[in-house]
Amino acid sequence: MSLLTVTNLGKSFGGVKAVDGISFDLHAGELLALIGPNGAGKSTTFNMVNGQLTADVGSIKFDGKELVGLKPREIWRLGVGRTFQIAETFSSLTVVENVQMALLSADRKLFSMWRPASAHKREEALALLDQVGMAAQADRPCSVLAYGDVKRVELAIAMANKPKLLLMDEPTAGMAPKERNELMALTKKLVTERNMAVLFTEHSMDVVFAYADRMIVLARGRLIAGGAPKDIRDHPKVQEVYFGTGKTFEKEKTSREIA
Ligand SMILES: Nc1ncnc2c1ncn2[C@@H]1O[C@H](COP(=O)(O)OP(=O)(O)OP(=O)(O)O)[C@@H](O)[C@H]1O
Repeated sequence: MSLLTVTNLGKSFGGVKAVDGISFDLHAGELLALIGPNGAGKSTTFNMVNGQLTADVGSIKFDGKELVGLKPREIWRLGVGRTFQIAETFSSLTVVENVQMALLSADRKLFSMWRPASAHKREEALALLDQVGMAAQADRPCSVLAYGDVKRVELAIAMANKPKLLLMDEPTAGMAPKERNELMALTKKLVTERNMAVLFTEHSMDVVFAYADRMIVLARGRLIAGGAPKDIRDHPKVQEVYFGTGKTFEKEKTSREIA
């Protein structure tokens, strides 16, 4: 059974149909990439799923519940997580303190209860950091971490609420190829271990072809293709709309080649 079922979803801004009646589904344990050229409607779709935008028409069923009309916080509570960039204000806290904060929030405790020296949930936070390979750096301030390591901590923070679906908006933006590969390999591991679903947008085709189980392609608000990466690669509509005439996808690279 699908974890997420999107049906005939639409959203306009003024006269622009940013998303124009799209339907797709997503299963537990699956990494689904949402791709398309600039202005295709990816962010608008994403923001309707997480509740930041309200759909004009259509339905978003998550685990049997309708999400359209719910507030972002309510959607998060149901188990739809997002990766957030660690805010400037929290970068002076240590790695483990950041994850402890996220665990407090997941337990519906207020930040005002937080004491920096608190041992609250430290063990649980360390276990999450272990899953993302960051336990050894638990007591370092986030501000001194390498960019790729910050991304790992952001993943651990997103895991604190035990999401069934994780939304990742351009997770590898600004990363070098090796870091990208490591982050997506880690994401894939979490998807498998937790039977979690991931919906991600991505501009790097290397990442999409190496890691997505399935992909859907938007162009001008419409879903023009969906399927396994190998099927999308040669899809004439995708070639035409996404890359312009004459351009083709690069030859598929394996994870090892990217690394
Ligand atoms: N808040 C808004 N007000 C008006 N128009 C908007 C708004 N948000 C998006 N649009 C328009 O809707 C269309 C889809 O935009 P969207 O940001 O969803 O595309 P995208 O695929 O995420 O693009 P990109 O890859 O450039 O981020 C575009 O034509 C855009 O200009």
